[in-house]
Amino acid sequence: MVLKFIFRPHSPNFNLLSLSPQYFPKPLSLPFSSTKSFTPTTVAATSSTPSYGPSLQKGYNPSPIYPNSKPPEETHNPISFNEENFTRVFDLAALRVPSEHCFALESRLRGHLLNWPRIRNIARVPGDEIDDELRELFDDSSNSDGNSIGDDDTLVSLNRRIYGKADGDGEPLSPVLYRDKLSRTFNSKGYVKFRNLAKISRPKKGRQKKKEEHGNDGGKKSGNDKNGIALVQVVEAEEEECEGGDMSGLLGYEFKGVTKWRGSTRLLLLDETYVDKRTEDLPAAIKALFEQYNDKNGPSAIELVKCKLTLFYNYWQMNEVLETILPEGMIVPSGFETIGHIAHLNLKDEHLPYKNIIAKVVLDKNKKKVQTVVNKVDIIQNDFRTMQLEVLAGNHSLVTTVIENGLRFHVDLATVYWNSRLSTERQRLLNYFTREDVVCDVFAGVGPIALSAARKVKCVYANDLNPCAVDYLERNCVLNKLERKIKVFNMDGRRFIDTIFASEKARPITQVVMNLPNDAAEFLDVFRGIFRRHQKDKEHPLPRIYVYGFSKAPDPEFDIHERIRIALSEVAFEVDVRKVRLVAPGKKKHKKREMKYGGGGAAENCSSFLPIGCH
Ligand SMILES: C[S@@+](CC[C@H](N)C(=O)[O-])C[C@H]1O[C@@H](n2cnc3c(N)ncnc32)[C@H](O)[C@@H]1O
Repeated sequence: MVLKFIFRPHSPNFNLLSLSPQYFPKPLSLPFSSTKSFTPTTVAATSSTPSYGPSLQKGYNPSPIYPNSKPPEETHNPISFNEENFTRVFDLAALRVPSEHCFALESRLRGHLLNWPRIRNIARVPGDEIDDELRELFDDSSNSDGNSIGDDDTLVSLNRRIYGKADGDGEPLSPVLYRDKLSRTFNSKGYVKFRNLAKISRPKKGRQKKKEEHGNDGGKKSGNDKNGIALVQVVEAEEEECEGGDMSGLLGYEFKGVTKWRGSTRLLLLDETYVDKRTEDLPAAIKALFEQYNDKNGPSAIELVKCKLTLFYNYWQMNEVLETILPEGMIVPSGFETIGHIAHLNLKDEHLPYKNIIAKVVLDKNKKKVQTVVNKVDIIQNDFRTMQLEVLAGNHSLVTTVIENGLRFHVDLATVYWNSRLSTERQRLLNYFTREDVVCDVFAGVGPIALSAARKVKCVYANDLNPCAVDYLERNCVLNKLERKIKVFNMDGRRFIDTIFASEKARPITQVVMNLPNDAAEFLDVFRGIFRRHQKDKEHPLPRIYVYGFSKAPDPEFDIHERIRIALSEVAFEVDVRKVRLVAPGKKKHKKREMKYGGGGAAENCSSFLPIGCH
C-alpha cells in the first residue's frame, strides 16, 4: 500500500465548530425566493474563499447549524459532529432542454456550464422523464402550443387505460385483461415509475403532507444525486401552485409542479456566474440556442430555469471537511497510510484533541477501502517492532490482509510488524536474487521478503523471534502456496545464523537478508566464526549479506561502514552503502550491499572469495 501522509497548513478560514452562533443566523438574501423548508443561513466567507467552484465557505446551509443556538463545547467529541452542518445550497441557473439533445448541447455549451468536480452538468429532476408509451398519448400535433397537457381525447384515452376500459366501446375489462393492458401500456420500468396512477383520486392534503415529510432530503433519491452527494431542485417548479395543471395526482408526487408537459427533459446546469442573468443577458452561444430551438420546436423547447444545487456532507472531500473543523492555522492531516482495511494516522500532538473527528472524517471519506482508523500512540521501541496503536474509528479489528507484489499477507498489527512503505525496497532487493540462490531471511516478520524471494529463488530459510510473526509467516506461506519452498524458524537471529550455516542438511546459503535496522549491523559478529570455519572448508561460496541500518551520523556511509567493521573485526570486506529512505528527520536507513570479506584480510583471499553482501 502507498504511504502518504501529507501535512499542509490550511489558510485561515471559517471554522464551523468553533464559531459562535451569531456567525450563522443572518439569512442569505437569495436572488430568488426559496421554499419554506429552507431556512438558509449564511456561511462566513473569508478572503481565502475560492472565487469559483464549490466551497464550504460559499453557498448557504439550509438548516440552523446549532439548533439550540449553542455550539458544541467539546469539538473533539464525535457526538457533536453533525453532517448536516456540511450541507451547502447553491443557487444556480439552468437550461431545461429536451433529453434527447442534452448530450449534444452539453458538448456545445461546455464552456458555459457549471463544470464542478463530481457534479454532472446534466442534471435530472423529478418529473423530467416520460415513458415512450405515455409520450404517444400526449403527442398531439394539433395542439397549438405543443406544451399543454393534451386535448380532451387524449385525456379520455388515458382515463380509459387507467380505469381499465377498452378503447372504443368503453366497457370495463376483466381484471386479467385490465392488468395485461396496463402492463402493455407501461412496461415494467415505466409502471414502477408511474406507480401512483392508482392513487389518482387521493385527496391533495395527504399528498401535500407526504411531500413535506420528504422535505429536503426526500429529493435525495433523484436529481443529480450520486450516493447522496448532491441534489438539484428546480425552484419555480416547486413554488408554483399549479391550478389544474398539477400532474402529481396523475403521475406521482414527483410530478408535482410540472405545469407544462414538454416530454422528457434534462437540466443543463449553467456556470455559477449566470445565476441572476435573464435570457437576454446570457452569452451569445446560449442565446443562439434559444433562437435555434424556438424556431424548430416551438417556443418552449428550451427554457431558462432557476434551481438549487444542494451539496451534502458526502460531496466534500476529506481535506475540505477537516479544514472547516480544525482551528485556524492548524496543519490539516490530508493523507494516511493504509494497511489492508486499516488507515494508519500519525497525528501530531496538536491534532490529538480532534483525533476522533479526524478519524471519523477519514473513515467517512474512504468508506470503500477503510474500515478502521488507528493512530500510532508511541514510537516503536519493543523487540518485535510492533506498533502501539489506538483505534479511533470503525471496527476494532487489527487483523487485516495486505496484498503486496501479488502476494497476500495476513497481518495482525497488534502483534506483528508490518511496514507498507518498504514494498518498493523489497522489490528492489529481489532484483539481486537469481533462481540459483538460497536465501536466508534472519528477521523475516510475517514474510514479505521471504515469500517474494521464494517465488524466484531455489529455497528460503525464514526466521523471526516473535512467535506471532512466525505464526503468520507460516500461514502466509500456505496462503500463497509457497510452504514447500520456505522453511520457517522461530529463534534469535544470531542463533539462527549459526544453526543454519552449521547445518549439514541446509543448502549452502548464497544470500542473507538482515532487516532489523536498529541492531542488524551488530548481529554481524556471528559471521566471524562462520568465516573462520569457511577458511578451512572452501567448498561453498560465502553469501552476500544485506544489512539494513539507521544512521543519524553526519556521514551515514562512514558510520555504517564503521559499525560493520567493528562487528566483523578482522574480516576484510567491501561495502556498498546506499540510501533507502529518509525515516524521520536525522534518521536515515541505509542499505549496504556487496560487502565482500575474506579471512584475515589477506588480499589473495579476496580474489578467490566469495562475496558476503551487506546493505
Ligand atoms: C523490522 S522487522 C522486519 C520484518 C520483515 N523483514 C519485514 O520487512 O516486514 C524486524 C523483525 O525482526 C524480529 N526480531 C527482532 N529481534 C529479533 C531477534 N533477536 N532475532 C530474530 N528476530 C528478531 C522482529 O520480531 C521483527 O519481526
